[in-house]
Amino acid sequence: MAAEHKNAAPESATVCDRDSLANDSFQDSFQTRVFKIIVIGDSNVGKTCLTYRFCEAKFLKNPEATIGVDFREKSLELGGESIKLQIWDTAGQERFRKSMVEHYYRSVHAVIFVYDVSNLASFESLPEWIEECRRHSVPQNVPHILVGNKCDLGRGEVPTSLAQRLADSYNFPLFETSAKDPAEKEHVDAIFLTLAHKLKNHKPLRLKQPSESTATSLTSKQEEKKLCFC
Ligand SMILES: Nc1nc2c(ncn2[C@@H]2O[C@H](COP(=O)(O)OP(=O)(O)OP(=O)(O)O)[C@@H](O)[C@H]2O)c(=O)[nH]1
Repeated sequence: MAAEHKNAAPESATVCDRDSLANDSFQDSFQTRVFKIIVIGDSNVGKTCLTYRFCEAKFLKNPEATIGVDFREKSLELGGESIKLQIWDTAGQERFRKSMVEHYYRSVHAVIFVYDVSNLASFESLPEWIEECRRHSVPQNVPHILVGNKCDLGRGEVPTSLAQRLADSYNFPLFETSAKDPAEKEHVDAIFLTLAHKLKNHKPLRLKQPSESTATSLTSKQEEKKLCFC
């Protein structure tokens, strides 16, 4: 991704475990709920460009390979409630992600798997990404979706019927889109809004605000400092 956005820490700082929030209904009533969404898939499939298209409404020209993770946030008003999506754009290259993998999956609220419709290998990798997610004990009720990106290049390598079969076999919704094509902007938005609606109807599963920090929590900045990104 573009250098100026690289590894910027999210403004909502404290990552908290789900169970400690279960009885926090009084504070829930006046706080913005924050949902962590991770974007996973092979290198070069367009994870950075998709998240940038949603958060900044632009196509990011000349992205650099993501190292570790890049954070972006988007606040939404849904049915009279403000929620915040904290999007973790993860590195596709093994050497840039290996020390971060545990952190990607910790307390995640939704997972987006991305492949490139013009690159069959990126589609064939999906079962491995899904398996990695399962190995990290992401609960079954966490929403997962499949996104075929780069539709502006044609779907020759990965026809919709093939992608739909895979999506059905996992019971994941499938979206095909393009981060590059401005005409697809609303479609990209729809992917994230679909998730936002699902998450909103979920009981909190949220990240705490800094003022609520607990002994067991770890801020993303602290987390970052402890990590080697390559
Ligand atoms: N034609 C086309 N190119 C795209 C699209 N989305 C991204 N790209 C290009 O694909 C390349 C990789 O994009 P990134 O968004 O950096 O891919 P990534 O999956 O984040 O890659 P890693 O950070 O290495 O994991 C760049 O050259 C982008 O310009 C798209 O929708 N259509």
